[in-house]
Amino acid sequence: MIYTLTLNPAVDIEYQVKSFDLNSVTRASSCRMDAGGKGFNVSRMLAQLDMVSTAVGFIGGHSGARLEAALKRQKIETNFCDITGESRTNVSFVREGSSDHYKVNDPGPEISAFEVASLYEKVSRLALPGDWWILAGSVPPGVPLTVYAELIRLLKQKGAQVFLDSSGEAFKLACSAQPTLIKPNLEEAEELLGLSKGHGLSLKEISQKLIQLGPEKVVISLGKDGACCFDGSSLNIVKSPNIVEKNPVGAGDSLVAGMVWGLFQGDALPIALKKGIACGAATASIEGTGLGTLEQVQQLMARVDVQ
Ligand SMILES: Nc1ncnc2c1ncn2[C@@H]1O[C@H](COP(=O)(O)OP(=O)(O)OP(=O)(O)O)[C@@H](O)[C@H]1O
Ligand SMILES: O=P(O)(O)OC[C@@]1(O)O[C@H](CO)[C@@H](O)[C@@H]1O
Repeated sequence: MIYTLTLNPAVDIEYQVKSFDLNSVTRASSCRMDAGGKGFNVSRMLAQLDMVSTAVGFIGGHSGARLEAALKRQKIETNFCDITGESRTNVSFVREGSSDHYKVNDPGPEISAFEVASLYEKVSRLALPGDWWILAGSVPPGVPLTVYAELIRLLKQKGAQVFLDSSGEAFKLACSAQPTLIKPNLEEAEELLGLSKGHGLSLKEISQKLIQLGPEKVVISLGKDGACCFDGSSLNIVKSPNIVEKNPVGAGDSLVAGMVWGLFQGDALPIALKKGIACGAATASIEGTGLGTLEQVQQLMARVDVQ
């Protein structure tokens, strides 16, 4: 079974605007809503690939109900911890005809100690050997920053595989719990390692340093340039195909979904990354946090080369 865990889901609103003007009223030409938060996006992309997954996480209020309904419409199974707070809304403004955007992420609702305890209890009850768990996104207020580290230890004890994509201190603490795989983008990788600008390290050296933090394998995404994967000994760089970029938000989550698609079928890491790259490129070519289709992904896969 594949589970995605989103501690901080979000209704993603995207407004298309002609220009970004300060101190004046901007009238949007269109608006769209997507059921976002990194783990939910992974479940949505897996559904595009005809893969069944269960979305787990904290959900609350009217926004939470909206998110749950949107996931159910896409035939995604859900198993949530209800919270008293309201799930957040994140807003993007995109300049018409381009991929230039301004994105504001809400910190998310306050989660109580009781709600945190109910999450641990749920994960412990669900996890079985051989399951894949994708833990993704920020940690909302009230949840200890050790949450991912503790969940990874629990999941690994149960014999599950863990794919982690987060940010900041929670990400760093979680690496020491030895997740199966992590996927920072290059900026997040540099932040995890405390590297300053102009450090001059190669992708292999950065990957080696990341492995020293604890994860078994590492993927670093590089936006339009593709991504690299490192299994502790060999590094593969996979270039992304050229596309017309509409909105890259969520491309990283699609890359994760594409990799899980491959790994779940027994692909070697570089082949799974090839599938991930095609999914990321497909999603970057679509507006909002809209996701690529299976047909687009298959067409793009033919244009991806593993080096
Ligand atoms: N403009 C683009 N052209 C082609 N491929 C792209 C483009 N943008 C993203 N991708 C694909 O999507 C993958 C993930 O993108 P990126 O590195 O931007 O992830 P990210 O920073 O985690 O994104 P996010 O957090 O917004 O989901 C890349 O490795 C690449 O394969
Ligand atoms: O605030 P976080 O949890 O780091 O990121 C949340 C978010 O920006 O990530 C997704 C794109 O990757 C969006 O659906 C969502 O708005």
